[in-house]
Amino acid sequence: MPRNFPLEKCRNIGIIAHIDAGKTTTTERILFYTGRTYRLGSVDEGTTVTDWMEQERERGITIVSAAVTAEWKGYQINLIDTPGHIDFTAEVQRSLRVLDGGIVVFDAVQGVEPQSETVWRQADRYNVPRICFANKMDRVGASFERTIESIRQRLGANPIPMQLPIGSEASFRGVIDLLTMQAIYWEDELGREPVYAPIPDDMRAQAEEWRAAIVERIAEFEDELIIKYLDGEEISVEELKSALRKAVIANKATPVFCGSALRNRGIQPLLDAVIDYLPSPVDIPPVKGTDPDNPDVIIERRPSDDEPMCALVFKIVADPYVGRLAYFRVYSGKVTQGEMVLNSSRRRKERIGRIVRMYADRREDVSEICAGDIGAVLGLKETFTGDTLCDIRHPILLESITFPEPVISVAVEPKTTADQDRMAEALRRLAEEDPTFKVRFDENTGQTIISGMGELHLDIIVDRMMREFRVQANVGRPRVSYRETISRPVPEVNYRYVKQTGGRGQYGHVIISLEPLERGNGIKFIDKTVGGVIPKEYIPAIEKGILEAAEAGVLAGYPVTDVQVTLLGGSYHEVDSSDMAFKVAASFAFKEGVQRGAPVLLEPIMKVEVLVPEVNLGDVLGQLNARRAEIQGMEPRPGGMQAVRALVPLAEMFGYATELRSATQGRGIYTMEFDHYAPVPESVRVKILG
Ligand SMILES: Nc1nc2c(ncn2[C@@H]2O[C@H](COP(=O)(O)OP(=O)(O)OP(=O)(O)O)[C@@H](O)[C@H]2O)c(=O)[nH]1
Repeated sequence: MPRNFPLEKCRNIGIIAHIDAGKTTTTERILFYTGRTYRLGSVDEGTTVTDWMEQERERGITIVSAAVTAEWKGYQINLIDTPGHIDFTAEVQRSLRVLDGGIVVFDAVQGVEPQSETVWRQADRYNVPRICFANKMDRVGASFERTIESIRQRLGANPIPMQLPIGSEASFRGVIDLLTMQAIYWEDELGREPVYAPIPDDMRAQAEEWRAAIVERIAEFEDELIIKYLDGEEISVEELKSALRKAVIANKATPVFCGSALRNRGIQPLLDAVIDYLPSPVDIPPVKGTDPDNPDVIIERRPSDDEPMCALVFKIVADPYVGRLAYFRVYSGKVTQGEMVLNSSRRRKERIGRIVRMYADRREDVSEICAGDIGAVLGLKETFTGDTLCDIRHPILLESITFPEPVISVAVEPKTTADQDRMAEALRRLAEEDPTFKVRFDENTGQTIISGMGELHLDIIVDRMMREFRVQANVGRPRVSYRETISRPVPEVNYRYVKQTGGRGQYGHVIISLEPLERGNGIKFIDKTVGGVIPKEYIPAIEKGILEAAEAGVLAGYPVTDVQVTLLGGSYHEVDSSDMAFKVAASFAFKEGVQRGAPVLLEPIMKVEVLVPEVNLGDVLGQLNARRAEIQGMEPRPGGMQAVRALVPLAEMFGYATELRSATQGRGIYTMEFDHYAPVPESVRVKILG
């Protein structure tokens, strides 16, 4: 089957923005103008296409990134929705991993806000080329120039204004395209057909001045153009676009556009810009992976249909209509319906079931998804977020998506026994969709503990549990999710599990070593046994025993993390050995190892940024110090404000919002993001462990 669109005409993009900048409205307008939505929804009425989950509508927050396919001027655009709330940075990260370019939406009244800074830095980390959209130009106090200035100053980016707004606030009518020097107006209510016209006389001088400035800056990206420029020769629009496209893809520049999504102004030129400046899958470097059997062998795959297939699963969704959907991006080759593939992350073969492509208003069955494209598959039971799917004959393991560890927990208790079963099922399903949400059972208290990235994150999960799965439950107070780890290596733990109770016995014997790992590595298991001292079939049970034992540590039952476990040897019995026996042996060996490895308690440390009026700086610093903060830096911000960056233990952040508000008469604001786990100081440890 031939591809519908050549690879160069595909764009995988995400709309990146912090909460309330207008991401949902912009996405919705894009879907409308690309012709797939039948009516314009409105966030405020709660009818948008991408926000299909009930409480998303109620809260007006986009939580789940859905991938939607649209078409614009002969190009295919896959829109990957990204959430804006800081609690969901894992969602942002997983989308950033599979998209090739982004539209960053700013509120033109607010400019760059602390949370836009966070998502911008994440996009930097993944090298995602970006264009910017200054939205809400119709609002009182909107300023295109100020927004650009804040992009330059606060983000340290190289913004290039591509337009000038015509009219401002309520009279915002259109834009001037500075490359083609045309005015673009939107006259009808829905802004369906932009009208191109000459630049108004009173703006000509300003437009010429702005154009001259950007032409020089764009020409600087290319030697040939700068020579032309210095010789006073005319540089064509095509030449400028091509030079700017290269600079955007190399992350050297960010073109900035403006408009009002709500008033349907400025969206079509933004779509043109997606095509003109954001990369296609062929413009980005080939994907890299490793040989699943040998992490030292690097394998590269080009984005071509003729290469062996490899794809990354970036999202699992329990779709209320069709069932468990796994969204994937194909990096090379084709994913074909009915084919057996290898899930190299889990060393398991799976058959590709129905493949669907999502449009705004429908889903369509397709027989294959080609390199560079995004689709969703039904029926993969053992595949999870971050897994690699590949050709069985050409195994490759792509780097998995790393998720931060959940930092906050609450206890949930079902109200009735009927709720008990429903709750277990609901939590299992929700945890499957969301890798930053964890469920565990605390044997000591008999409580079910759920953990996530922040209070809002857990609120939403509890809300879904009650609403979608109709579970009645009591919810406890949020608590910090501590971790346990070892602080010194344990070269050998020798554990033999033998039970002889008449008939068939139990025999499992393992020798393992434990080593502390850097923070953020979780539990790593390596099998170094040779010559079949333990038959291969028992190895997965050993790994499972270790992972299960790691769920509750030896100090206070918190999960154990950042430990490398190496299986060095052991022995087996022809008759008495079983998966069960090896699992038990491994689990006891691990617990003994942790005991001997000088275990320590770890606590989540948050990266906090506080924006505070100069006059209150002293008080706020005092409060932070009392909360065990490590101040990292301070910078002046416009409007007599100071930005304070600090690392603060999460345990100390409860109640901070109220304290900050009262110290600053409500003017101070802060954002908080998980940074790392660190050992708890002795004095605090005594308090926690008693
Ligand atoms: N005046 C004005 N309001 C806008 C514009 N675009 C969006 N809004 C409003 O701003 C609010 C937030 O818009 P959303 O589209 O929900 O923003 P979002 O970034 O998707 O926010 P979350 O989904 O909550 O992350 C809504 O009340 C919109 O109606 C605009 O161009 N002008």
